[in-house]
Amino acid sequence: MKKNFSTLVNKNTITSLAIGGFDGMHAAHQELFKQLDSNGAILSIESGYATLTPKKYRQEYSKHPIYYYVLDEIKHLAGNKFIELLKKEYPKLKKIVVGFDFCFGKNRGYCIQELKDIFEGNVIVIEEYKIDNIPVHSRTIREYISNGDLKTANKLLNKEYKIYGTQIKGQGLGAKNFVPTINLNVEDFLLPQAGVYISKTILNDIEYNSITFLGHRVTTDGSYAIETHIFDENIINDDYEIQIKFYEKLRDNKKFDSFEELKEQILFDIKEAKEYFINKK
Ligand SMILES: Cc1cc2nc3c(=O)[nH]c(=O)nc-3n(C[C@H](O)[C@H](O)[C@H](O)COP(=O)(O)O)c2cc1C
Ligand SMILES: Nc1ncnc2c1ncn2[C@@H]1O[C@H](COP(=O)(O)OP(=O)(O)O)[C@@H](O)[C@H]1O
Repeated sequence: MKKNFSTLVNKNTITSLAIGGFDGMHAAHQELFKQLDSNGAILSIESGYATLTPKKYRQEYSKHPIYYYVLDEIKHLAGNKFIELLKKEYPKLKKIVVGFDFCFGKNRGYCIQELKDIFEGNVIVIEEYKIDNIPVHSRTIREYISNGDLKTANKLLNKEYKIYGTQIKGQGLGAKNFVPTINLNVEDFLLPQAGVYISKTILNDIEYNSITFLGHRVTTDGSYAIETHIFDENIINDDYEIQIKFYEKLRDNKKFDSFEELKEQILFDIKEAKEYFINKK
């Protein structure tokens, strides 16, 4: 995880700000960031519901420092008070970048026109950004991920959806009888729909091709699991933090009549995922 470096950058140097929630740091957010100059920063207003890029993981997706404000602490402010706050905190602020639907202040009563009226500097407004005619928004991306359509979600994110987790103990069946898996505990991130996904797994900064299962192990003990199998490697993981990047869903979770049948299916899944990476090159 890239450490947040906003604490290292003096707010007195900031000349431009992009303002919003920024969960996902998706393709439309990146369009806003393009308008920032080299002394630009991101002002992220935290509602507490970010599940695509929870706060502590967000800095990884921008070279601009991110400053966080808690929505509950600023939402009561009248428009001019919010701008006053910005001017006080960022005395050199000359430019504000927002999207077409940006509103702020008490009852979200202040939008683009009010921002232009109150702020004496330059206000840049980005029109609704779409990819393949789909408007790019965090909530839309969350829906695609929840429905297992990682291909579309990734297109809108302009990167592969990535979650962070820590290793936990599994049943020990996989390693003994067949494909070894790393079992993960994941907090804060939205999890894709249950099923089997083509993925990459990052351990100690090394990226491996992998396959990841999420769901209730309906064939064995029935408990919910997130398990990743790295191809052709004998991994003894000692890294605390594990990252999984999702590419595409291969199939739904399924109950098999025997462990043997599940094993056969998993070998087929692995073959398919390997082919995906070969064809991708
Ligand atoms: C690629 C892959 C696909 C899987 N698919 C299913 C499935 O469709 N249904 C199911 O009940 N369990 C599925 N599992 C979970 C297995 O039940 C689990 O890996 C096995 O029980 C070993 O668990 P352990 O690693 O905790 O020992 C899958 C696991 C992997 C790695
Ligand atoms: N598709 C888009 N096109 C243009 N601007 C956008 C788009 N999505 C978000 N923005 C802008 O980016 C900033 C962050 O918005 P936020 O509400 O976090 O995004 P989202 O709509 O994805 O939840 C705001 O200024 C918002 O107006």
